[in-house]
Amino acid sequence: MKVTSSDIVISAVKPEQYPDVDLPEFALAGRSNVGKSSFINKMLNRKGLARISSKPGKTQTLNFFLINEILHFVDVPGYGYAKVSKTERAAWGRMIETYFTTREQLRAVVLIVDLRHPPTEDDVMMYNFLKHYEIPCIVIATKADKIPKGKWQKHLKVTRQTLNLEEGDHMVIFSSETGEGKDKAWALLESYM
Ligand SMILES: Nc1nc2c(ncn2[C@@H]2O[C@H](COP(=O)(O)OP(=O)(O)OP(=O)(O)O)[C@@H](O)[C@H]2O)c(=O)[nH]1
Ligand SMILES: [Mg+2]
Repeated sequence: MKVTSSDIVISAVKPEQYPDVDLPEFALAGRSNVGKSSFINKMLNRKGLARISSKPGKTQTLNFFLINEILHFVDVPGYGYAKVSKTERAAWGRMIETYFTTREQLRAVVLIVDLRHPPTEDDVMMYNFLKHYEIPCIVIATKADKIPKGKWQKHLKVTRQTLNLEEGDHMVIFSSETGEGKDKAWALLESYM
């Protein structure tokens, strides 16, 4: 997809705030600091549209981005950040669960994992959650620029096995630094529109 326009529409915490339009929507999921917001910026060729940070916990709300006036990306707060109180974690859980299980416009979830390391328990839980609700899932293994190309396939295999990836679920090696995997990721997203 050639992105010609992209803008933040709203930062939402509850369903009444979700944009009330029937456009295909793709939401991000993944550990805190794994690179969800960076993925959005790379896909949209925008440097600072989705706010990123080297510290985990940057994204706190469901941030809706309108792209080419025809689809939405939704940036989602990450999971697995230790320095979060029980109360905050529970509130996060409710916000995410409500969104993922009720949003009819949601076409697929882009699950971002770190290609360098095996997926965490939380990653596996998120993947199984999506399977349970029959939400299509596109796995993006990011930060590929941080390991030598010769090791990519080996790491990809570990990712596939740890998640116990189902037949038909796609995985793409990605880098928000170099743009590796960007065209492939767009082609997959477009196949769900
Ligand atoms: N080298 C490299 N760094 C990356 C890549 N993607 C993200 N980063 C860095 O990782 C850090 C976290 O990126 P974010 O995009 O803010 O991560 P996030 O998943 O949105 O984090 P939360 O909003 O806290 O859940 C930043 O310092 C990014 O520059 C990548 O592909 N390669
Ligand atoms: Mg973020």
